[in-house]
Amino acid sequence: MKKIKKKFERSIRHFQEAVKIIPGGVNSPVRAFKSVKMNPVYIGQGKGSRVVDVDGNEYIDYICSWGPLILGHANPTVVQAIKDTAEKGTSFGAPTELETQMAQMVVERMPSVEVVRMVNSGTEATMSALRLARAYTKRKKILKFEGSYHGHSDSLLIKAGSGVATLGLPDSPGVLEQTAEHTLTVPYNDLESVALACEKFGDDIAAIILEPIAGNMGVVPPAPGFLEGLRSLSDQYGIVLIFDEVMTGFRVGYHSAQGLYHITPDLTTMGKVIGGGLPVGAYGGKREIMEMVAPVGPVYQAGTLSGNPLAMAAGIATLEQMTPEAYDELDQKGARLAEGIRQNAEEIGIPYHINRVGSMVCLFFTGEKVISYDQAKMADTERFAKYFRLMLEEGVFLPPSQFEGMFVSTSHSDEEIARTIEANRNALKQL
Ligand SMILES: NCC(=O)CCC(=O)O
Repeated sequence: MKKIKKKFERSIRHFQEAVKIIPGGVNSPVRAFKSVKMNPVYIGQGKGSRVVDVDGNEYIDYICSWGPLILGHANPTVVQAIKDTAEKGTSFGAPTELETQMAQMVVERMPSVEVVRMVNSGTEATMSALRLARAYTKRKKILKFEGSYHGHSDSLLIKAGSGVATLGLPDSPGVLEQTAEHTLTVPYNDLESVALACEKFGDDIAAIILEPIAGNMGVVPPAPGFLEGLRSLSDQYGIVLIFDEVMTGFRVGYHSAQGLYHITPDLTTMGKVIGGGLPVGAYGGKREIMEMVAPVGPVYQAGTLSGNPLAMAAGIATLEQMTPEAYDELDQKGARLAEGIRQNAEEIGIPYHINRVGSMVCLFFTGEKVISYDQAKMADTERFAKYFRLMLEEGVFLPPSQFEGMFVSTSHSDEEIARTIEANRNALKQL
């Protein structure tokens, strides 16, 4: 205990100050390390795949800002683009050419997107997409999946994943009952439940929204036929199908999850990678729907900093480096990491299940297959907390929750992945 206190001395002291004036000391609950039962680690700086905390401890980082940093920290080209852009002014409240350049890259890479609007966060993107779907269909209800997380707007904070799952909060106070009653929730990967909900409420469902690869209940890929089934039910009932690709977009492949599975949603929400580490979000899709947004149509949505030049510059500099070859390499890194962890768990004989899509990797402490939130919840979260702390001791920084995935970046070297696998072996042995 004394050793730990010394190792994290400055983080501990800083946290004591922060909790006095910031709720829980943090600006997003997942950063509080509450479920892993330790003081949050304050980061001083990052470079490539590494971060260094304020006490000088260095880690191989698999949070990568919860996904945006696909090239790792402080990528030189991204940093230079931010600097060059900042020199010319940081925000104008008038359009810049960078916004069109970003939109062109999104339209080129995201197969279903014909028209795109930039916002400032994933939460804004999903909130705006829902409003648009409701306006377009003139219907009230939306259907989401248990354990999926789409940001923190009212309609979507029902049976949500991510920090909501980590903290075990089934619903958030402050969301009106009248709002919550229009959010239907069914188990992820359970097409039959979706079909039943459609039979019952189909004529009043405006949208089905989902993460095509669930990434906020740990990582859970779509079961074969699930996305196809959702597409055909949406067509049958005139429902707007929304893929929330805030996490998977520009992460799991050059054409994102929709390209990987060859499914065309009506609307797509985006964020994370397209901001290159700066605040960003976007929603886009079919022209016919998107052109209901003001100033073309009557659906209002706006933002002082939307399409911010710094965020656009960082995003463009990131996407320019993410060629199809870069995605292939990243996929191989993810595969090596997952395979190494699998071999360790197998050898040591610990109950485990690993899910991976590309560079999103998740080790569940359960011997059962994980294809739904109920199964993810069977994982041993106490064991995860211990594992997290052991990995930190080994110099590996993991997302501090069983309900989050690891993000590998292009800057994670083969040696660092090998070192992570070794750390994982040491940690699993001690469990
Ligand atoms: N899965 C977690 C996130 O993607 C967002 C991080 C946050 O809430 O701070």
